Amino acid sequence: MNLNSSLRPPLPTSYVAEVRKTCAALRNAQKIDVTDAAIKRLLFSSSFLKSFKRISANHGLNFPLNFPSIHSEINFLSILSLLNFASGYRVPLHHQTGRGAWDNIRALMFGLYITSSTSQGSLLTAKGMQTITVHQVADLMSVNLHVEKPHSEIPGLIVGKLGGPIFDLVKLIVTTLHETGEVLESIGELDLGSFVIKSLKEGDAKQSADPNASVDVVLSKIVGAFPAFQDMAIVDGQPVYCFKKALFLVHAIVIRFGSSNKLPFQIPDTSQVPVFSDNVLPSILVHLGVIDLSRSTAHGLHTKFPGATDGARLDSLLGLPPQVSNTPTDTKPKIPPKEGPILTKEQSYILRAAALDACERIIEVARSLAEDGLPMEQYWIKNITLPELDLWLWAVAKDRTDYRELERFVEKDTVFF
Ligand SMILES: Nc1nc2c(c(CN[C@H]3C=C[C@H](O)[C@@H]3O)cn2[C@@H]2O[C@H](COP(=O)(O)O)[C@@H](O)[C@H]2O)c(=O)[nH]1
Repeated sequence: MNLNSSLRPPLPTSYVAEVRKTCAALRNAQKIDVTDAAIKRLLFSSSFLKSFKRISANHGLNFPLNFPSIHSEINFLSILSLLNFASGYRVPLHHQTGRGAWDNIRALMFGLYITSSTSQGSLLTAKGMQTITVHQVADLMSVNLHVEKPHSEIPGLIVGKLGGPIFDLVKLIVTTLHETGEVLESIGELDLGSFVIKSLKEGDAKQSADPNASVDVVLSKIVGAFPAFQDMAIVDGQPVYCFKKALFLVHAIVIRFGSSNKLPFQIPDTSQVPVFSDNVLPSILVHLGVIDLSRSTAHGLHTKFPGATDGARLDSLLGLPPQVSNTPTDTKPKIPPKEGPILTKEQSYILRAAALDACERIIEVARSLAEDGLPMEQYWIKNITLPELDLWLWAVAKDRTDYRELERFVEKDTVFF
């Protein structure tokens, strides 16, 4: 796993505030520009205005599974969030399964859940997680772990050998499950859901006027305990904290249980948490002209998205979606996406930090819009929230054919996004 301790800062003392502060500082230090003009160009674009409400309301976290208890559903959402990575394997996954990272992880979770409810022991407990094998995960994901290689001694003979990117990904998934299961067992927890419920209860006890106070408690518990949630680094001597999967976990629980009174304790308010910064958010913000990399030469980021500053291309992306042809989508051959720039760990932390901070700035600009300068039907822009903006950016990237073709950057070998 990519967790070289010499490149990692200490855990923060105040989570949400330090995520915001370190991401803003890194964006500035790396000369990545996000101007008010570029933000307003996005907010008032036809693309944003026409699709924001529809797309940001459709969260897709209602699973068609019959959970026997709230505990069971929270456990499911927690392990789903633990495994909410694999973006670096999007293209090979598309080649093999026709689906991207998120849909493959969802399929794996379905498989783990269904196998657990029909077999003896549950794979979703601390003990079960430690027993999972590479072949089990590959079966549940319906992926092939072999690559074809010429036989070492017999010329002309091709043999299948374990290897290739999908094998690497499956190993990362298995290591993450084993390691998390071991930690849970060592602290006497039955499963990840039990741990998360206890953390939420502790968060409830710390509710205060600051909406992020209880989020901080939950994050400190989850991130503090499990290496696979310790999404942080040091870049050019500066600490940077993203915690994408832990923030996503808390928000997923809020989406599912926030408006019901099913839980015997209060869950945090996530309306002001930082966005869940992965590879999609920064890439889309670059393509939509909000993140400007042209001065960011220290790590060569200015060369990574050629064409992103082309005016005609930007106009077209910010306009309405292109007319779709009448051919039904399921009869069209599915073309796998093209791989985007492959980045180092440092480069990807810089871009993820820039996206996280850019989203903070987008919300600030939206809030500061003068009401009398807006037509009434656009007042809603002033009230958009960070998690809604996250969902819009993430989901619009799949909503339009021209956005689906936009390259997302790739970092292999990470369990954080
Ligand atoms: N920022 C942000 N990143 C997100 C999500 C989600 C899941 N979204 C659904 C769940 C709840 C929401 O309400 C959505 O319905 C996945 N990812 C990331 O994308 C990566 C790329 O995946 P793909 O394009 O498939 O290959 C994946 O490794 C994962 O790191 C999100 O919501 N926000």
